[in-house]
Amino acid sequence: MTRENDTQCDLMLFGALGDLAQRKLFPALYQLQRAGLLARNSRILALARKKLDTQSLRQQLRDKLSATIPGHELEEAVLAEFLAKIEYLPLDMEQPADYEAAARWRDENPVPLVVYMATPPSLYGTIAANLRTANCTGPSTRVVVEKPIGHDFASSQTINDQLAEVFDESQLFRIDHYLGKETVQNLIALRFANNLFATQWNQNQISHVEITVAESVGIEGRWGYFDKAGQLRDMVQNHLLQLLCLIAMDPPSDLSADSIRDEKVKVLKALRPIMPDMMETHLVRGQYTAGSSDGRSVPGYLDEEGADRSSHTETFVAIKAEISNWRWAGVPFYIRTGKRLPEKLSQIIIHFKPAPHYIFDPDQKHLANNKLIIRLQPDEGMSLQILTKDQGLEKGMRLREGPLELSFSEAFSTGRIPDAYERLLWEVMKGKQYLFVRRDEVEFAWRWVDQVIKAWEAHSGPPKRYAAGTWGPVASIAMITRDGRSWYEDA
Ligand SMILES: NC(=O)C1=CN([C@@H]2O[C@H](COP(=O)(O)OP(=O)(O)OC[C@H]3O[C@@H](n4cnc5c(N)ncnc54)[C@H](OP(=O)(O)O)[C@@H]3O)[C@@H](O)[C@H]2O)C=CC1
Ligand SMILES: O=C1O[C@H](COP(=O)(O)O)[C@@H](O)[C@H](O)[C@H]1O
Repeated sequence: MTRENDTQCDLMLFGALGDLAQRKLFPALYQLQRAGLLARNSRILALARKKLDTQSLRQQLRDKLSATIPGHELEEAVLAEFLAKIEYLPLDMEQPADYEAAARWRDENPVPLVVYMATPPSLYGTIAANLRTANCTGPSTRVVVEKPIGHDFASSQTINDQLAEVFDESQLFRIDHYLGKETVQNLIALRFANNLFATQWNQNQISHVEITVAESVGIEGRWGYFDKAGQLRDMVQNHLLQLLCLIAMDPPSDLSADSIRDEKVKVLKALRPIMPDMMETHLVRGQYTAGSSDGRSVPGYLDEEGADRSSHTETFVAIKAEISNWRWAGVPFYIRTGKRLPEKLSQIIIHFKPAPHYIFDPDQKHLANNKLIIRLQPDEGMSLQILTKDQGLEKGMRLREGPLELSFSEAFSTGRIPDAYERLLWEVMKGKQYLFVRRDEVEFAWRWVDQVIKAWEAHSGPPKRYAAGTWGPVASIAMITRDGRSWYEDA
């Protein structure tokens, strides 16, 4: 059933023919239509440079959605109703005059407007200014911008300033699509709905934390973008630091956007800078060479389409991050992310300290300490690794490791888990900002990342090589082994 009053709005989608819009946004909007969450009279204006008419775009989308949405989710009546909402307008986003037609479209239906900028970030300010000149904006306008906001602190400030000239912070929805993932939101539920963990969640009980976001894909034809960014800017500055914040933040006083964001910002401000003399112990950069992925041979990074063979851009990064506050003093957060790793896997592992006094067989002391494994994707779920008594008379008081397991798909019959973009688009339509990133979060994350980059540019050599299909350079194993620990790879 459509909740008309909640979500009545029109959507202007800039960059409608681009990769993100085609691969993620239109499918997400279709799913919202299918779930009855798009208001009956809401409309979508698709904007991009190419000369195309509305019928051609609708046909193109029909073909694409039919090919990509699973058969049992593809409903002809829903698809027809969805496509009927969409109109196409060719425009050059840098030409103010091109916005007049958009303004006419807008005038036909005075409901709140959502503007989604699925474009290069360098265009955000221009689009905002041109929309204002064309009288397309107002207090009820909400603006969604994609990551990355800039490529460093200074450029993110420029973009944020340009947006702030036209829109209030309460109108800006900065996307980090990891915040829209079901299991990422579950971190908030896990931590703040369960008293069980509240007293355990600090340096008294936790020895270290691991955050792994592994991708099996390479750069997927995005050399032009990726080589200027690298894995640190593309993944750590946003997704991994957001995950780290959700694990490390203090309890917010309520679920409002600002309460949550205030706590996340405190964590970002407390991140210990990685100084040049810490390069050897706290940072590993890698770049993949030829190898295999999903059973087939794949080229190395420097042989990807469009590659500059002298590039030193990292496709893998591992960092030992530290948070300078009472809760986390002495607890390293080992984070790693890379392309062309053996599988797509995102997980967080909370390693608890051993029991303070050990009374069991000394030869079993090596058995693992408690671990909370949070699987973000795929196979979303959690597992608490505990020690129990081994069964059987002859076993005496022998211990054995075992999981308390919660697989979301097995435990909850909720059907499909919505894609992150479905949830985020739905939250924008409702005007709820808590899953979006505030300006100061972006900027403090950049300050820390800038500092890491400055240190490595001055003091570290080229990235270390790793073969596609492996878990990154051996140096990343050495980084954690040096501390007497190892990466948890029991996927
Ligand atoms: N693709 C992804 O998976 C992800 C993307 N992002 C971010 O989303 C944004 C969009 O990315 P993506 O879709 O991959 O980029 P693409 O380059 O595929 O798409 C950009 C779109 O913007 C249009 N465009 C660019 N300049 C102009 C202009 N002057 N006038 C009119 N149209 C213009 C392009 O049109 P034309 O085809 O004519 O050039 C195209 O439709 C970027 O900020 C990216 O960093 C974030 C996370 C993931
Ligand atoms: O933002 C990005 O994320 C994707 C990984 O997202 P996931 O949801 O598939 O885990 C990454 O491949 C891309 O390089 C980056 O820009």
